[in-house]
Amino acid sequence: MPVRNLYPNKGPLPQQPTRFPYITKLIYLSLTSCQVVITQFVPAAALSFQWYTPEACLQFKEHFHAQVRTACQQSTGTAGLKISKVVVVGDLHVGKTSLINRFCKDNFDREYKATIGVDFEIERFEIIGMPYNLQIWDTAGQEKFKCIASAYYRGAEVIITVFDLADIQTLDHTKQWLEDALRENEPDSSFIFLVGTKKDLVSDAVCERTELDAIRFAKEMQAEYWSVSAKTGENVKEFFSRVAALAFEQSMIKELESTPGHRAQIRAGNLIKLEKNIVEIPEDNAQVSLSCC
Ligand SMILES: Nc1nc2c(ncn2[C@@H]2O[C@H](COP(=O)(O)OP(=O)(O)OP(=O)(O)O)[C@@H](O)[C@H]2O)c(=O)[nH]1
Repeated sequence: MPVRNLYPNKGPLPQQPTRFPYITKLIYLSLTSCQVVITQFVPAAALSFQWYTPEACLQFKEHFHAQVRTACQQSTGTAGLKISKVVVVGDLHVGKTSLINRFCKDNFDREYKATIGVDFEIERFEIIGMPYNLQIWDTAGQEKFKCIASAYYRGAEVIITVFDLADIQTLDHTKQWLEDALRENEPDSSFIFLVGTKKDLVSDAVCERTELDAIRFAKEMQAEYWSVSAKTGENVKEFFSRVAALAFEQSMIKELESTPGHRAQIRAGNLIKLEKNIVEIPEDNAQVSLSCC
């Protein structure tokens, strides 16, 4: 069963709001209401989404890092459950809660209920055989809640800055939201995404024009750009699976590198030592297979 949020901080609105050919994408082998199973990155040729461009994508690889794959294959399942913190920021009414609810609960509410302070969901994944959780923090866009919400920015492995494709001003504000979130985190410790929401509300022509600006912003922010619709669900599962895969890989690499001398030893019948990109096999165990998924 999915773990649900402990702080149901959504409340009634206090007042009416004034208001890539090379992209690395993921295959879902199975998707249930409570768990997403991810087995591999897929090559660009398999992409059906045309609106992404190489400029919008930071990583072009086709597979998980070799060390990560090997570590997952050799895992005895006794490793602690991995969890990464994701923080979602952006102006009020841009659709942060709707995006999270579409992914975590597969629902969409037309009615706007402002987030008060923060809220969070935990979503379970299985990535190349390893259980993995994303803790997704939904923060309030309203100015008056900013100081409460910013207290939760710390320790974010992923920062998602959200804007409304139908309201270009909200794109202008994303840099400030990102700056605020980065201030609470170690330099270069977070993946950054720029997400345009409400794709269903804009024509293809408007979307394309806005995306040119968005991709420029994404480059400056060192972010990966995605456009989604919480209403139709377009791209939402793909986006969060991408987030999960990158965060998972990063956390595995960190764990492998944190062992003394950047070396992890994994015992699974034979002893395999992983060091940087080189897999060393003890000579007397030369029959160990190195083939990966
Ligand atoms: N048509 C359409 N409407 C959307 C979409 N996403 C969100 N909305 C609507 O936009 C309004 C605001 O959505 P929320 O998800 O509550 O916005 P938020 O960013 O969480 O707002 P705050 O909690 O104030 O920060 C709601 O009325 C949603 O129904 C979308 O993809 N398409």
